[in-house]
Amino acid sequence: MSEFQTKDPYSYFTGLNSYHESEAIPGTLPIGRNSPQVPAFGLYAEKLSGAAFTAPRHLSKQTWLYRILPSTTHRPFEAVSTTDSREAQKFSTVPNQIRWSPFEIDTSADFVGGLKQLAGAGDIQTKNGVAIYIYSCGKSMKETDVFYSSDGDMLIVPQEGDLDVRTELGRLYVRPLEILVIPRGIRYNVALPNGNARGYILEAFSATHFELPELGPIGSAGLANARDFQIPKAEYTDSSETHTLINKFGGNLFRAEQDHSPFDIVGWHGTYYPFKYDLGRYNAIGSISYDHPDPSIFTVLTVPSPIPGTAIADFAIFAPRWLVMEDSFRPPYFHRNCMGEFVGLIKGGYDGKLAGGFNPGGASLHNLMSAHGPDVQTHRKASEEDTSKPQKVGTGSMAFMFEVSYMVGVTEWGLKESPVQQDYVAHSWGGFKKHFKPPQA
Ligand SMILES: O=C(O)Cc1cc(O)ccc1O
Ligand SMILES: [Fe+2]
Repeated sequence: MSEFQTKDPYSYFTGLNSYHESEAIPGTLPIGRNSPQVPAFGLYAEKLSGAAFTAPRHLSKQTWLYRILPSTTHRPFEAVSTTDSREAQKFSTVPNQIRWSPFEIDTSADFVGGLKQLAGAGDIQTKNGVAIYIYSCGKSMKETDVFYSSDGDMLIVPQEGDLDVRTELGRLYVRPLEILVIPRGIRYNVALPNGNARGYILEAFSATHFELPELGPIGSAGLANARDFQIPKAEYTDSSETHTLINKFGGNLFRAEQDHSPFDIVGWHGTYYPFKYDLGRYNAIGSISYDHPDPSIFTVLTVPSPIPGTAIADFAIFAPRWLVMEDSFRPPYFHRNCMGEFVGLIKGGYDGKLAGGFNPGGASLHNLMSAHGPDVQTHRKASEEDTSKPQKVGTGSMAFMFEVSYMVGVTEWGLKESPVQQDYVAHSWGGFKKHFKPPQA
């Protein structure tokens, strides 16, 4: 049985890609137009574009906001001096298989201060690339600090600790085993209701967004269902307190002050919004005859590229599921991939790594064409087990993969200051022996 998250302090709209509209005060949204000469209740109308104005309808992402003051009303941005690798965007591109032990939690940091770039590829300015971050923090953001990224859409995968996220469009409460997507430009504050938090983030710089994959012959339902995605409802504060916008722009942080709350949207309508999803609702589909299907069958969200069937990045999960394939090697196969594979573990274990070393809060990276697969122990067990019987794997576990079509570079923080396991390759694959016996003539 799947485990669902049932308790939530907030209520949501449901349905990814639906047109949603929300009013904290009835009568906020104009009828029959978007930008009336004078909006209701003395509000200002402002448009938030997440796609080109001329994008085809099914790709268009636009939201109209009705707010107490326009977003324009702020003081100039100033660069924040940081010492971490965000500024440099200098990556080591190395073919070695890398595995990290659980990343240390920076309990003195808040969500923004504890955001560290681990890996990435491409270029923010041309909207072509991705970044992979580890976030770790022990403090809530100041209520008057508000973060947003101009660089891309962020998929946030909590591993430890709940996040109480207040966005411009409303509030979302996100726990480990749930994911959150905050599209480019949407402003938010992260509070930590139950202490320390850690997780993984994939940021996509592309003009395309995190979308549900096509289902093809699977049919009209399965994998992540649109209905299970939750979208916040409008909630506003009317305040003249000084707030600080913290903007990630071109990989660097900038700050600007304003004497009003950015959380002043009384109503909104459109298709560009943040959303969350409970991974426990995932409908895993697999082989009911033979062989191990490719992990694309476990895609939750995909960031499409212009090349048909080729994503810029996929987010796939290895959720609890039954394996029934007969006369088959059931765990992940040995392989070399034209994609970069970043795998993280939210909870429990992973069926391809029985020998240990892959732990919740840690990660691995298998870059383009870097050989990887089951470790010796997994291989032995799977070669000997009785495949006439169904087998439940992943009970109490949740692993995930960011599969990225770029050559993934690792930051200095990722290679030098993070818990890289020196013995990963030898530990996992060093013990394979030859069993080759050609037939005697
Ligand atoms: O390498 C990995 O751990 C991810 C993975 C899982 C799987 O089931 C098949 C291929 C694959 O790359
Ligand atoms: Fe793989």
